[in-house]
Amino acid sequence: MNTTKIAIFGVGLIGGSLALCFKGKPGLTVVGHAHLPELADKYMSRGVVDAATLSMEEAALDADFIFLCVPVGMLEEYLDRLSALPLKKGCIITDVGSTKASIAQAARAHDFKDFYFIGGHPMAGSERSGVEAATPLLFENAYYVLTPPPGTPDHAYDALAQLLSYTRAQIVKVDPVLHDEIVGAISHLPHIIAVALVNQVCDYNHSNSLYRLLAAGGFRDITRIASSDPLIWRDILLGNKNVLLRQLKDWNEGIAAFVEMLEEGDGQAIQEAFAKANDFRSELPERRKGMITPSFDLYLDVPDTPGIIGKIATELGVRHINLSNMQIIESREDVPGILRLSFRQEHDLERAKELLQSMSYQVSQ
Ligand SMILES: NC(=O)C1=CN([C@@H]2O[C@H](COP(=O)(O)OP(=O)(O)OC[C@H]3O[C@@H](n4cnc5c(N)ncnc54)[C@H](O)[C@@H]3O)[C@@H](O)[C@H]2O)C=CC1
Ligand SMILES: O=C(O)C(=O)Cc1ccc(O)cc1
Repeated sequence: MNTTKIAIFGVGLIGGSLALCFKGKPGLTVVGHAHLPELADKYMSRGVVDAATLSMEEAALDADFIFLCVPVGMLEEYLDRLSALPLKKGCIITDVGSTKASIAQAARAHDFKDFYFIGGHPMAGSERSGVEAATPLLFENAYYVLTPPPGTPDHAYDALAQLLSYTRAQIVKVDPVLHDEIVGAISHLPHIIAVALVNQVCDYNHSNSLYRLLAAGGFRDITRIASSDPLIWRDILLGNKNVLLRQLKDWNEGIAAFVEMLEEGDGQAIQEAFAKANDFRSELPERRKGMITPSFDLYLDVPDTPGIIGKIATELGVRHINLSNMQIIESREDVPGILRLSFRQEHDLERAKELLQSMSYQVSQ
């Protein structure tokens, strides 16, 4: 039987999640390329790909689709190296980078004859990284941007869109430059702000460690994205430098306006600023997964008994309630531990809450 070969370069959070969406589907074979031998072993032992190789040539040979899922700063180099290989005629190369203008420009500089480059960006992810964090549910109900260069034949675009239907994301076509403007404002700028805010509190904490203690809860939640991978985000910010420099200037103006309102004690202006934000936020789509994915957390008092965590995970697992993370927040011998259970979907949280309450656990949100 003829199979469709999908090669994934960089089987991390995003590459691994895509691999899991495709693996095992009729007629598809997924091959992962690893740049280090231990990673190839890991991809196989975790069952994320059908085969893993350290050879770029072997991964790309006869591939129908090639996904570049490496840090943004390496995309151009991977594209250059691949385009020098004997690729299958009609092969579609795509990437998942969080910025789109520079890779689109790099692709334009190539004279691809027998294959196509169509940029892509799944607009969902998390602060976690690596293949350990990969899940086939990551893109469900999210947007997936494609940036086909002018002149891309319909059959190539349609073939990629059709394959991506396994992600259960909604495909949207966007111009790469416009993509970087919008994503700069709704994702890259918030990541910068979250990091700056956490670091500001970290500096205050040097004078009094109560800052860290009391920052639990709300502060921790709104700054989740500050825990994102430093290397991945170094590349994203540098890759969208000009847009971000402009948007940071606008940000500074917004902050300066708040400074002025406070200095002048202008309560009316403060109220108006909150009302404006409130109005716009209420118009944001609620149901679709956005770029910054919420996580739904439950807190559970658990006695410090061996095996308790495994028991809870098993009870959830047998009922197919999908956990995205599990963490013991505090565990001293004299107090019960607090277990945080995180879910990606609200209905998983609701089902878990019902189950755990029926098992007489103390549960809070
Ligand atoms: N993290 C997120 O939530 C999202 C990330 N993206 C994009 O996806 C791409 C991959 O990001 P993630 O999957 O989050 O990162 P990750 O760190 O989980 O995966 C990166 C992959 O690239 C591989 N790699 C190959 N050569 C490398 C090298 N020299 N140095 C470092 N890694 C190398 C790593 O082994 C790993 O498999 C990036 O371009 C990022 O902008 C897109 C959407 C969401
Ligand atoms: O952690 C989060 O929720 C994110 O912000 C995920 C994310 C990160 C990078 C992207 O290009 C798209 C989505």
